[in-house]
Amino acid sequence: MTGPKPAAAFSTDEKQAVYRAIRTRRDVRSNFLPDPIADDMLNRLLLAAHHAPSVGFMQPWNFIIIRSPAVKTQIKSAFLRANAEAAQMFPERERALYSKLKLEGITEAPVNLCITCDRQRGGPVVLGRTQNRDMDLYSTVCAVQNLWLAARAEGIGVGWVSIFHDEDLRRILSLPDHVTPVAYLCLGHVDELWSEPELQAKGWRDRLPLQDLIFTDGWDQKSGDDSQSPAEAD
Ligand SMILES: Cc1cc2c(cc1C)N(C[C@H](O)[C@H](O)[C@H](O)COP(=O)(O)O)c1[nH]c(=O)[nH]c(=O)c1N2
Repeated sequence: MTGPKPAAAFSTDEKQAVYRAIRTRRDVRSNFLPDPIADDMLNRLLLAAHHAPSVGFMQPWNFIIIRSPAVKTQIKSAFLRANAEAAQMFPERERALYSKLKLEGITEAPVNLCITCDRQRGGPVVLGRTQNRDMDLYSTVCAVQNLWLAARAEGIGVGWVSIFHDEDLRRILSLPDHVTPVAYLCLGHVDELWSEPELQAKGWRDRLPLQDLIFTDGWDQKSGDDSQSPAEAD
């Protein structure tokens, strides 16, 4: 049936499940179990990704499923190269902690998944992308997040690895020029997850207070009667 349907709010249990998936989703870099991901499970995750919103309904994504140990080994080498460079970019104080962080699970995760964006999929003019060319990239990120949340519900851990030179990913995965690698993900069953972001647990950075991030009617405008920026209060 096509056409609008009633948009009733979810039941309390359903709402709790959605918020639980959002709150307890984690970026997973270690403790992947070696068990394979069944095809029907992987298909459900890809279908969740494929139901993401996209600019002009462009659906610019592709899903490159990587199970080959040889390909994973090449990807891991690309990561190691990039990560060694990255470590040098942090001030000495942070570098020691950075070097101790585990930031990928490429070879341990049974499935790696590269989600790409085909920048030409909708043709030269795409509804909603006429002035803002990067909307196709943002759409692809929506697909990543759908998959990440569905994976949480299924008990599958997902880790996003971005410490690469794009050209390495392009070469190893034979991507054509008009296709951008948006997310390189490591997927596998997990039996435990951090209860807070691992980076927070390990002292790298804390979650910011939400209230500090909310402005009303313009940048840096606080809502309410007592709204004064620190400069005005002085
Ligand atoms: C675009 C992008 C890119 C990366 C990440 C995320 C995103 C959105 N994250 C994961 C990131 O560190 C993590 O999401 C935050 O620390 C918050 O933790 P939770 O995701 O809530 O567990 C990430 N983690 C990691 O270990 N290596 C990486 O290269 C990246 N890259």
